Amino acid sequence: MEFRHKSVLLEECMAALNLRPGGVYVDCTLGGGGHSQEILLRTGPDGKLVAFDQDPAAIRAAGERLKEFGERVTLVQSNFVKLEEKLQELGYTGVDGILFDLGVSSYQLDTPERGFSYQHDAVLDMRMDPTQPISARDLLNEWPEVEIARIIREYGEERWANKIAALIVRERTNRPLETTGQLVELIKRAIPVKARTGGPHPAKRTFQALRIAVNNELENFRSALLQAVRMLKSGGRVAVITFHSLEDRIAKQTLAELARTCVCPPELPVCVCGKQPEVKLIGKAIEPSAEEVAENPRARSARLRVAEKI
Ligand SMILES: C[S@@+](CC[C@H](N)C(=O)[O-])C[C@H]1O[C@@H](n2cnc3c(N)ncnc32)[C@H](O)[C@@H]1O
Repeated sequence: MEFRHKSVLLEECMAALNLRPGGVYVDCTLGGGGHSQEILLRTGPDGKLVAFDQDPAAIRAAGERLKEFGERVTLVQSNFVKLEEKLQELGYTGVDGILFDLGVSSYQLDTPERGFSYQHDAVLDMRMDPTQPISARDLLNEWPEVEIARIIREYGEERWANKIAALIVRERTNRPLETTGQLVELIKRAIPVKARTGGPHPAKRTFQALRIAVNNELENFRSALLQAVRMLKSGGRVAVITFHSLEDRIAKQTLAELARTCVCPPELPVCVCGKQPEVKLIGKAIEPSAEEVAENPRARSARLRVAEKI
């Protein structure tokens, strides 16, 4: 299958990163390599790019696409939760810009055997890194009902989470849950017809929740964003594209916290905390234009947040 992924908010990201010729940039989410390629094209013959992806298929395909840039590119097959460690191993103490384009690529979604999509009947996998020990199948067949319900409620913001978890657990006592099709059927049974007509696909929230849990997405992103800010040179930019409210909240709150000055209670006459802001926020969240959404529906929920290291 051809690796296809249309990069979201491409021009906006390039502007946000304030690219300069000869700079060092990091793409934490290489995917199909669209953003990476653009960074390389715009940073001249001396610009360098380090690109992370935990999915070997992305590294392979984007490696091919970026071959023409030779030694200007370093590909790192790793979770971006190891951002600081890996950059230091490569000898970098500071970089000029860092990009996160979170979530899964269209390629991952459209490859049935990866098990990310409720549109295909396939094995329940959902691991971005196929060597990671826990898949969606393990989680659904082994975790306690309360934990499954919590995941679906918190990460999917699904109001029928308890009912879905109860049906999952009842089903697995008869036969293990193996396929996305089996799960979709259970979700449909758990949600009353009235509540699941007219809106998005009834399995959308539960699938999002499981993917987040299987890949520990929120914790890893929070940690990596803090590491990214530590690794930026003064004046360097971090740009983050999120695709749902949970990710966006983490981006917004983490960057706002890093941008804050004194955190002393207002009743104290003088500052005793000495907190200095580490970043300044650059503008408000940027959303894709109507034209981009019309051309690429996946961009619909995207939000770009940007901050500059002080
Ligand atoms: C939305 S796609 C990126 C698309 C890319 N910007 C482009 O223009 O083609 C997200 C990619 O990030 C990878 N990814 C997501 N979370 C990751 C993590 N914690 N560590 C490393 N890679 C991750 C996924 O495997 C996927 O390939």
